[in-house]
Amino acid sequence: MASRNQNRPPQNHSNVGSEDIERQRVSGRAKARAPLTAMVNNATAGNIEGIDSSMIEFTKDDIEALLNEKMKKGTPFDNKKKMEQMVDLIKRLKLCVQWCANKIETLHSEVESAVEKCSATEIEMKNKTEELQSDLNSANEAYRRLETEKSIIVESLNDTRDFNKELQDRLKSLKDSQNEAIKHKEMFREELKKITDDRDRLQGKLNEVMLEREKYIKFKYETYSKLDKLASKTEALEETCSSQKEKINILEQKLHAEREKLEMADLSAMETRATFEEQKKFIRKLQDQLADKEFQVVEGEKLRKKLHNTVLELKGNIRVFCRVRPLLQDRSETKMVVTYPTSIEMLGRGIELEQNAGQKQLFTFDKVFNDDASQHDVFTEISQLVQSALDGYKVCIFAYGQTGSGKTHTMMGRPDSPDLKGMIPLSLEQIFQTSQSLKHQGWNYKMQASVLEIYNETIKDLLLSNRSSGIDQTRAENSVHGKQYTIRHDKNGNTHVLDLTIVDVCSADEISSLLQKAAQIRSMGRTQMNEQSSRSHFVVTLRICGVNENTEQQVQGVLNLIDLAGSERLSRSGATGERLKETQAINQSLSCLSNVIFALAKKEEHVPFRDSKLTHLLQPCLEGDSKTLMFVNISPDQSSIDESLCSLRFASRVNAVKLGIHNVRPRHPLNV
Ligand SMILES: Nc1ncnc2c1ncn2[C@@H]1O[C@H](COP(=O)(O)OP(=O)(O)OP(=O)(O)O)[C@@H](O)[C@H]1O
Repeated sequence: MASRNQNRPPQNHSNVGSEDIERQRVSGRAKARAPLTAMVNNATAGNIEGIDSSMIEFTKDDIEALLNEKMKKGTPFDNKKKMEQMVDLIKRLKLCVQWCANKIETLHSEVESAVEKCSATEIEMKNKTEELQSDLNSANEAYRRLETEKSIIVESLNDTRDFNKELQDRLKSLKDSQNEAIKHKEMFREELKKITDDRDRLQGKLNEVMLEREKYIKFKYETYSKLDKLASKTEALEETCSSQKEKINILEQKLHAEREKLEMADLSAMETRATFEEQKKFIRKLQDQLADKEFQVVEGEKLRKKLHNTVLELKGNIRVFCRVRPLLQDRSETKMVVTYPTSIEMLGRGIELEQNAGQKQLFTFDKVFNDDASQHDVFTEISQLVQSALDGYKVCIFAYGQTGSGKTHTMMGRPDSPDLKGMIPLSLEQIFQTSQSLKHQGWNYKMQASVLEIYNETIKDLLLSNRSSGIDQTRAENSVHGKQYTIRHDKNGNTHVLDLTIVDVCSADEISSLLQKAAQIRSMGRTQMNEQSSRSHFVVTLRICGVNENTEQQVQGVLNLIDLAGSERLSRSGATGERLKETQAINQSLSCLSNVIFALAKKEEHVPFRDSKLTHLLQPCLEGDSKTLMFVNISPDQSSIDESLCSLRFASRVNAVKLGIHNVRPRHPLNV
């Protein structure tokens, strides 16, 4: 029935698998049966108490057989034997109960260790462990119940042992106890079966849990490594994210600022556009005004020319300015015979010549310059006339007077000295300056210059040096060839001296250098009246051709600037021979000039222009709407009183002449 594993070492069930336990149990069952009774009997014979319950292995059949064991039949009153049998049974039952208790204890420890392992390994298995724990609790409960039952049985057995004498009663109670024990055995068997099933189930579950735990651990490690990678990636991403966020913040700030700027720019652009439109309107208005003004300027210029011309005509087309030079100390001039009336109507226009016995002779002219007058004072008075040449008129300015009276000083002066420049350089400078200032009105001027002298009724080209080389060569050429220059006037009233050098000039500097050269070549000679007397008429001609590209107006003016040779009474000059011939020629040509002027004044049919080279040359400038100005230069010294008187009388007669457009041919259509 039962087997004993006397020599088998105690099994540590916590380290043994369920298969090993089952194998041991089966092998134990195979060996059991017969020896159990003998062993118990032997123990009884000796002491059954000495048998170690842990050394015995009970099977289910052993327990059933023990519980179903019946009393052996013997002598009815052999109570002792019965008693012995009963004691033996009780002993074996006690052993069985002890074994069961041990078994339960072992199972309990196994379950506890399994629960401990489960609870210790994973928190995630808690739910399953709780289930297991509840199972274990129920098993514990059952165990506690069994413990209670066991203590009752033990108590009952103790009672039986204690109350041995009352055997009968006790037998009955023993039977009751037996029945009850049978009941308990059945219950125990059921419970045991239940516990075994639970144990197997728990074992299976434990295996599953272990597998799942391993899987879980593996998964956990994989997850942890993935988690670590993800964490590092997340960290890197977070860093990138935060730097990107900072960049985004900066960019957003910039964007905000740029948007503000854009808005400002839009506003300012709108303002600028509005201002631009206003400015455009304003410019258009200004352009219209400018066009009006330009038109007004052109019209005003036309009017100015017309008025200017009218004024000049009213003043007389031939005017006379008288200029008195100072006394010259180096010529021992001491007695001034010239005075100037101070009455309002005569102021600046009258001159008195004190003759013998205090008799004064009064002369009036368009202007009288006393010996204090500077070159610029004089030029101020003639500048308007010079302007007329730019307006397209023929203008002639000449100086008349006895030798040494200041003609050359007035006309040429000293071109290199700003304060002593004469009318010729000042007039030419003004012409060039004004022509430049008229450029903005559309005027373009072309200037041509020629310089000649008339000496002994012969024309000499003073710019010939430009074509050849030097001054001496020019003089030589002029005299050696004895060239006769022919004077021609075309139908437009322009004078042409054939073969005369004509130079295009673009600036005042250019023409002043030409003049200096020409003045050096001019024929000079010594007279009693003047150390360096000009023995020829010096004629500078500037032809002016102007075109206005805006209005297509054209003008052609001529400016003649003449320093005449000095008049001199033959008796006073003391000249003989060649000088005498010179003086006679000079006087002749001057007398021709006066004849022409007086013929024009008397409106005679025949005007003797051709009687001298000078009048022939100046013909277009003395007739028509041309403008002529004569300087009469006076020496104030008493020694020159007769010459001065002659000059003043001649000048007065000229001053009385009124040249007019009715005198000669009509104006050229190009002239305004
Ligand atoms: N307004 C003046 N102020 C100062 N000096 C003058 C003035 N006019 C003339 N003179 C001087 O008088 C002298 C004679 O002048 P200038 O040579 O000009 O006379 P002229 O009339 O040209 O003589 P000629 O007919 O003989 O050539 C010169 O020394 C000149 O400097």
